[in-house]
Amino acid sequence: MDRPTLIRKKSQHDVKGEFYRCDYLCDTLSVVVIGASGDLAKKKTYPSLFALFRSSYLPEHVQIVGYARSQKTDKDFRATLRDYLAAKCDDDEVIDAFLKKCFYRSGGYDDETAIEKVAMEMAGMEQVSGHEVANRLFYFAIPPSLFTKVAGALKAAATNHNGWSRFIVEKPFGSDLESFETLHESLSDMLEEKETYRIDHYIGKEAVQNLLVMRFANSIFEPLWNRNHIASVVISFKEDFGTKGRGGYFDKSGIIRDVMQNHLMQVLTMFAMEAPARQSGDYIRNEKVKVLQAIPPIRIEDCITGQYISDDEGIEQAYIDDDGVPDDSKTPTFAALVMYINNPRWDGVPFIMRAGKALNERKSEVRIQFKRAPGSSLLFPDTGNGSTLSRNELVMRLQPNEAVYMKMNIKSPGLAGDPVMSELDLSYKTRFPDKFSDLPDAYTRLMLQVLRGDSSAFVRDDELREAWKIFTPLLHAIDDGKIEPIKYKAFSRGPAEFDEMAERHGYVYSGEAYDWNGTA
Ligand SMILES: NC(=O)C1=CN([C@@H]2O[C@H](COP(=O)(O)OP(=O)(O)OC[C@H]3O[C@@H](n4cnc5c(N)ncnc54)[C@H](OP(=O)(O)O)[C@@H]3O)[C@@H](O)[C@H]2O)C=CC1
Ligand SMILES: O=C1O[C@H](COP(=O)(O)O)[C@@H](O)[C@H](O)[C@H]1O
Repeated sequence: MDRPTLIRKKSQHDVKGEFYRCDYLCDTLSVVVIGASGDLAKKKTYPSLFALFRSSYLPEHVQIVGYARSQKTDKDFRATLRDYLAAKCDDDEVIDAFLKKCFYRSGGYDDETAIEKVAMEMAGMEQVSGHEVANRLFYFAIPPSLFTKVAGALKAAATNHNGWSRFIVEKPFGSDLESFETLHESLSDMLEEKETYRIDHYIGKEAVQNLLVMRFANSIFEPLWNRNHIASVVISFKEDFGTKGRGGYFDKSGIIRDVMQNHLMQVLTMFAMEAPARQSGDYIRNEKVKVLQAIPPIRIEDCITGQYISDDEGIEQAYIDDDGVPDDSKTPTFAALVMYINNPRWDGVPFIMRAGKALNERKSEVRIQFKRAPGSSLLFPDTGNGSTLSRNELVMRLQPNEAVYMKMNIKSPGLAGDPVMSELDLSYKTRFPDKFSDLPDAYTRLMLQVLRGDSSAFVRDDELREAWKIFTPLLHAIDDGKIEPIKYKAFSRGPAEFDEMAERHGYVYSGEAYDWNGTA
């Protein structure tokens, strides 16, 4: 259908003449949030829709229908949402205007009659708008075990109208290769790949999106971004809190399924892929899949796992004392593993991935360590006073306090000539003070992309299949109890064995040689 392309008018979020194609703004939009009474919907889905509403990224004619099993009136539901929205905005008028667009209907997840009723009501609201085209966005904020039931019941509601239908689905997409294939097969009978948007919120993070620009918009990095110059890449995810009552859910997955196979693999592929021909559509995803295809399954001997016990003060209880966790659980709350990408660019470079809960700090980063400067040991010999050259590192801190910094050797200022480690530092907080406090949440960014029909930042079925192939043998070995988790104290750096592992794979810790005097 030929429709005019609307170029959005400038709003507070448009700076320096950034104009976006937002043709959906000319039409009516119905959003259906399935599982609206749940945690994700309240904490992420609705606040993100609200953020889009506030900055005029939702059409004037929009209705947002929450659907879940629990009985609630529109009034009750809006009152619950208000608390979450008020945390983001202190303007009651704006909150009221948004809440007027929100409705709540209850029913079972496979109750076709109840869903049909919602569809008819939606059609009525769409007609009132007088627009010819009405688009529908369905957000599955429910466990994957319900995906197929809901998709089946929704199909008629989703297709019987004049406009597009898009479906956002949340992880986990299976728990191994086989369960992924089963879920995918049953879901793909009902939803086409091009209308399915599998969300991985890590792709929507500011600093992850920046990877593409950093790498491909700066000519200084490309010559270095390969096995000739890079000694190792460490991708870290650290959280300074435990499972906090989510132990029952977490125990069935463990840290590898929870964040590594999905979020951190997305970071790895964005980091390692070849340049895509374009930024949109399938170009990026094609390149990501090629990286995954070049990674052999992770070997048991290339992995260590850990599980936290209480800290000395007893502030954080042991993982096994969390609700729903069996006393003899061997589920890892920490894991570190090494992967290799067998292609010409990365052959032989260890990609060390590490993730853990209840560690000493909250931090996610990509740390690239470069090889020693050739010939440098003769030019700058160890003078015996601690002035050995440190390796260059480029660190991309994803969170908190997004930053990119390059650790490098310079002459120590003054009369002495010893090299000293310093940094080239791009801290978002200092460089972009106006924008820093208002950076859009990953979910907001991704939802906007769905509205624009840009699937490039969503996970394609073949990406998932390849990622599961890499992790499944290891996960089965862990499930079968073949890897004993090493106990580590809550709020520590995790098992000391990780440092030995990183060192074995060529990571050289510069230790006390680097002293940063800023505030992170
Ligand atoms: N723009 C900014 O905000 C900047 C901030 N800084 C700050 O300066 C500080 C130092 O920076 P940086 O050098 O990047 O980070 P660190 O010195 O904290 O860590 C360097 C690397 O060594 C690892 N490591 C830490 N202790 C050991 C150990 N005992 N044995 C082996 N490996 C170890 C770290 O792992 P692990 O994570 O496990 O500790 C990390 O991978 C940080 O707090 C950083 O945030 C620096 C530059 C710019
Ligand atoms: O998907 C998940 O991610 C969060 C971490 O997300 P972040 O944006 O706060 O880094 C993690 O805590 C959770 O266990 C996992 O399921």
